[in-house]
Amino acid sequence: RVSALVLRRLSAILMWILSNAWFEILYRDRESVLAWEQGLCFVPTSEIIAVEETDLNKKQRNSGKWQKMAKLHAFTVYYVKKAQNHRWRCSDVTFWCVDEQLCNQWIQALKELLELQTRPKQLLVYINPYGGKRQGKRIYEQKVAPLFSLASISTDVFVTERANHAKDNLFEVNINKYDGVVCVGGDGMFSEVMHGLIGRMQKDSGIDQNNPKAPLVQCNIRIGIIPAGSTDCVCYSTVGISDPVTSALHIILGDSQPLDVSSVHHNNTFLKYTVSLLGYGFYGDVLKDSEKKRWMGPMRYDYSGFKTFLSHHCYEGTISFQPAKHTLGSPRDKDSCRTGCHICRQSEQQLAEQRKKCGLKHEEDEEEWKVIKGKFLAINAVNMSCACPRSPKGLSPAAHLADGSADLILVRKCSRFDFLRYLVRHTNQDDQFDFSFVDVYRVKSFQFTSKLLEDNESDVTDIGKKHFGQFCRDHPACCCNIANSTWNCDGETLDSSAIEVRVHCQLMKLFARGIEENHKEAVSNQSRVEQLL
Ligand SMILES: Nc1ncnc2c1ncn2[C@@H]1O[C@H](COP(=O)(O)OP(=O)(O)OP(=O)(O)O)[C@@H](O)[C@H]1O
Ligand SMILES: CCCCCCCCCCCCC/C=C/[C@@H](O)[C@H](CO)NC(C)=O
Ligand SMILES: [Ca+2]
Repeated sequence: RVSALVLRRLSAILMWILSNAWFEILYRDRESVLAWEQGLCFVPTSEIIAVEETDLNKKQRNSGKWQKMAKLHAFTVYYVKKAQNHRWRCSDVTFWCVDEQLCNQWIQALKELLELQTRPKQLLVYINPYGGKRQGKRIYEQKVAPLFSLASISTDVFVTERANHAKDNLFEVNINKYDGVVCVGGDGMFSEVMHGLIGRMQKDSGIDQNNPKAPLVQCNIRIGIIPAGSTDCVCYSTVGISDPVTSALHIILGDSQPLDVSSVHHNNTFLKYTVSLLGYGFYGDVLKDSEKKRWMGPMRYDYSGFKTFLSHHCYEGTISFQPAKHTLGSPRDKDSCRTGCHICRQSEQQLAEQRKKCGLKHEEDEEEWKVIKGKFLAINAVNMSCACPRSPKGLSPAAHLADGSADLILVRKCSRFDFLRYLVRHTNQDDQFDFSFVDVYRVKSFQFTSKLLEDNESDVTDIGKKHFGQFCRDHPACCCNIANSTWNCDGETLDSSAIEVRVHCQLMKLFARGIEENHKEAVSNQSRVEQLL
């Protein structure tokens, strides 16, 4: 009897403490809504995923505890918890009290605040079941769909049955019904969805994509990437991690990140768009070889990378480019593009001013062209850093996501050992441009023609070169390949080696916010909060 009495007293004290805590939940402003002052727990509205009424009594009745207590009313707030390395998780906190009306008022107020956020409500989802390790469907069903449903997002889900299925479908669907398109797969799958959306947008606006100078119409429907591929470079470079849950949470919060897109043409014929790597020589050859080994999954790139490295082919050709003078940055900058980047913002302003001035009319571009002829082991043009799990800083660590420029990296003919040193620097902190055989330029457009094509186009017929087959006609012992390499365009091969490339500033948008800065600080603050709670 004594212990029952003590227990009842203790319960009463606990109730008193908790109901006091309840009143200390303060309703602040729109920016930061929940502040549990005593525990210093701040959850900005923009990071709340959902609010749900919680049947606490049922929970407690089932567990056999608290049976004699007054009826409790509770609600649960699901919010984004930021962990290390840009990883996000869904966390929750339950608030309760005895006053039902007060509880409902809170639920109502929080739901109203969530309504004020501009978040996607209806999404179109494409899943590539064969990308990467063939886990796309499982990843979506187990990790992403439950979060979308928690956030009350409705979805129309397509599992693709062939390559280009998603792209073709995007030309037919009623696109205005959706607040965004989600692709579950790798860079190739993202590229497909991007081509569908940009292509549809140009078609609907009567823009001819075959005209390399056509001013393209911006695509305002955002794309969300759920990484399930082999490299997942676009996801990693725009979010900071390849993690399906993190990406799903960025989509739910309605993040927006503009992205530069380059168009690739050959002889007034549109070939492709690219957002990450457009690579000739090494990365083109790696891709071409790896396509035959798709059955190996992501390992195919390591196998073909090693093989291509050993073959050490270089290619002769001419590169002409227009330097990007409009942007403040340089590829040798120490600072990288981060959330809210001032360089990308400045480009956005310039773009808006230009639109005001000329509308959709094309502005004649008189800027100078620089011409470089040579023998190259690799020509890499990147619109973003191209960071990925294999290369955490990427091929050009200071490249910007939305500044209207690309970094053109020319790796000239060098020894195998030097080329290995260059490749190793893709994976560590050392400066990969600090080599005499590597040049890097920030450009807004460029053209490339291989020597082979130049020779074929000229009237001089060099019969001798046919007999030399694979090797350089001037120095048969050197590694120069008479055959052309292929272009690796975001993981897809291009048929033509002679190309014309133009960067379109902020042509599309992703459900992302770029890579966040000072993450360590944010994480340590958060763990302090958790300790206090
Ligand atoms: N159902 C399908 N069957 C075969 N191929 C498909 C199908 N759906 C999409 N594809 C194609 O598969 C290609 C590769 O897919 P994805 O990019 O998802 O994976 P990955 O190549 O392994 O990854 P990464 O591009 O990151 O290296 C894409 O170009 C896409 O067009
Ligand atoms: C001996 C050390 C070798 C280190 C090699 C590091 C390789 C880093 C690879 C980075 C490639 C990033 C560019 C991304 C390109 C994607 O568009 C494409 C499609 O997913 N992926 C590839 C591998 O071409
Ligand atoms: Ca850029």
